[in-house]
Amino acid sequence: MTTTYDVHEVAVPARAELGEGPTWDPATGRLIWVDILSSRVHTYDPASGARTVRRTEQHVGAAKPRTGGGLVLNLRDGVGLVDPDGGFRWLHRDPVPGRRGNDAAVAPDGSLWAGTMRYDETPGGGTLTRLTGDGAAETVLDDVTVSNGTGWSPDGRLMYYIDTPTRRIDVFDFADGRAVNRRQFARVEEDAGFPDGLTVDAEGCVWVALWDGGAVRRYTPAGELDRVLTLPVPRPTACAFGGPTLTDLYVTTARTGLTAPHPLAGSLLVLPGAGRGLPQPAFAG
Ligand SMILES: O=C1O[C@@H](CO)[C@H](O)[C@H]1O
Repeated sequence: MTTTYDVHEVAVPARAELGEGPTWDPATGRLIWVDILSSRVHTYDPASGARTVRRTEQHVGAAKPRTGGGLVLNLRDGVGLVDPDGGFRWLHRDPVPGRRGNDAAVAPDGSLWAGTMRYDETPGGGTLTRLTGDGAAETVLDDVTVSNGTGWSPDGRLMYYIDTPTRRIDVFDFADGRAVNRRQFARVEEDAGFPDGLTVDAEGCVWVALWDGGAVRRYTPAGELDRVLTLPVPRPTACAFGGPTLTDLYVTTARTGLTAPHPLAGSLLVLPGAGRGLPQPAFAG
């Protein structure tokens, strides 16, 4: 049985072109998110309402906290590091014409799993790469179209992954930094939109934002759909738990490609008390 909710609040009434990658940073008590096509990294402090916006030199697919402070950025031409004092250096520069960074996630071992895609979404033109703080980079998947949601089960033994146009949420066995035995976990049917970003909660359930689906879905660890949260925007892009108790679900949204006006498209939405998230590791580097 699926339960449908439509409770939500507007955390930040932004007009992001392509809001993505919500990430709670417990070190600062802020939610980090990006506007990919506007080359901006946003932060939002729910306790005070304070917001910051930082311009990046290139389109930025994701921004994640680093141990010791600062950010790791999945940019157009590769992965870069922003130091706590604001300095920037490349960790892994790998420019490919027509390709950009997209979603990324930090694994339980502190490595960054960074996805790419082509601007024209050429089938198989993207990648998923594992990076460590010493700059080592291993291409894990090299036939991806739109590398998107990536997350791990509470025990770290499963990795969930989305290549959006496949309409699948896949699952891998995960150990020692390696993802093997890829198989389908769930599939989004044709009229429900496309799976985009994902997060895993403390019960091991997988929450998936549905691009063109106007909703976030929750799947049980067995891959059964058990909750649908309807949203007032057609293009939610990603979701993550945040707040001091990790119980508020933050949802990024997009305006890009919309023809009809949607007053909340591009805003950062929040669903208070939607569930209980997992602490997300910072990038060890
Ligand atoms: O995350 C993303 O989803 C796509 C649309 O499928 C969007 O362009 C990309 O950043």
